[in-house]
Amino acid sequence: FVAPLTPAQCKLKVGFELFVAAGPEFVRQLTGRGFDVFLDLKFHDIPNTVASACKAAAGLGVWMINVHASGGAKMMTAAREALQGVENPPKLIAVTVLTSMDQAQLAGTGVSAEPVQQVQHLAQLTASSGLDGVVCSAQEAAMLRQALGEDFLLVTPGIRPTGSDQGDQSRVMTPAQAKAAGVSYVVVGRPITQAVDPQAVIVQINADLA
Ligand SMILES: O=c1ccn([C@@H]2O[C@H](COP(=O)(O)O)[C@@H](O)[C@H]2O)c(=O)[nH]1
Repeated sequence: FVAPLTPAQCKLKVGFELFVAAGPEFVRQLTGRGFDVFLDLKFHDIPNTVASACKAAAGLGVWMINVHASGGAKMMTAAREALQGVENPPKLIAVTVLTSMDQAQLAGTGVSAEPVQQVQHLAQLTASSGLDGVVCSAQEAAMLRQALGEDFLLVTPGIRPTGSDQGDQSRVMTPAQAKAAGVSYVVVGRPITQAVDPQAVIVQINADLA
């Protein structure tokens, strides 16, 4: 899948399905080919464990790593501090509310706030913990851009080019809508990986974004 791609076309995200199957050596191969790799392992544990995991992830030479903001300020601060002194540290961001979740699913976890309110709350907590940005849906991007400024990274899954299957995602936008809303990066999985011609989809998305 990766062979025909170039680092100029896209960054690559390695989630835990691939990481569990292929391991850190595969990540090293991708960085060795010059790709910026987002290691999307969404750490969520006690502060000491998450800090150690972040430091180990940084050792793979990846571009970006993430934790869950719902792990709390102490956990996020420990993660940030673990990267101090690391040469070329990865960007450290936090997942707010998974883009697959709607109001009903969020309520099912015991959170009575609307997704947009909970995203805002967790993004503020992430910013005050000194992280570089958040994972959110593009639907929340304009609100967060205004509240947290131009430098705060907004990384947005739940991106669906017009006509593509929504699948299990709830809070979705097209690439062009996401860009207009002020996102930093779009994350696109199945619309590319399950396409008959993945390269063509990447080219089209890049054209839409340009
Ligand atoms: O809130 C989140 C956080 C992470 N993801 C991840 O992004 C991709 C999206 O894949 P699609 O196939 O485009 O739906 C996937 O790896 C998720 O684990 C997310 O979707 N939402």
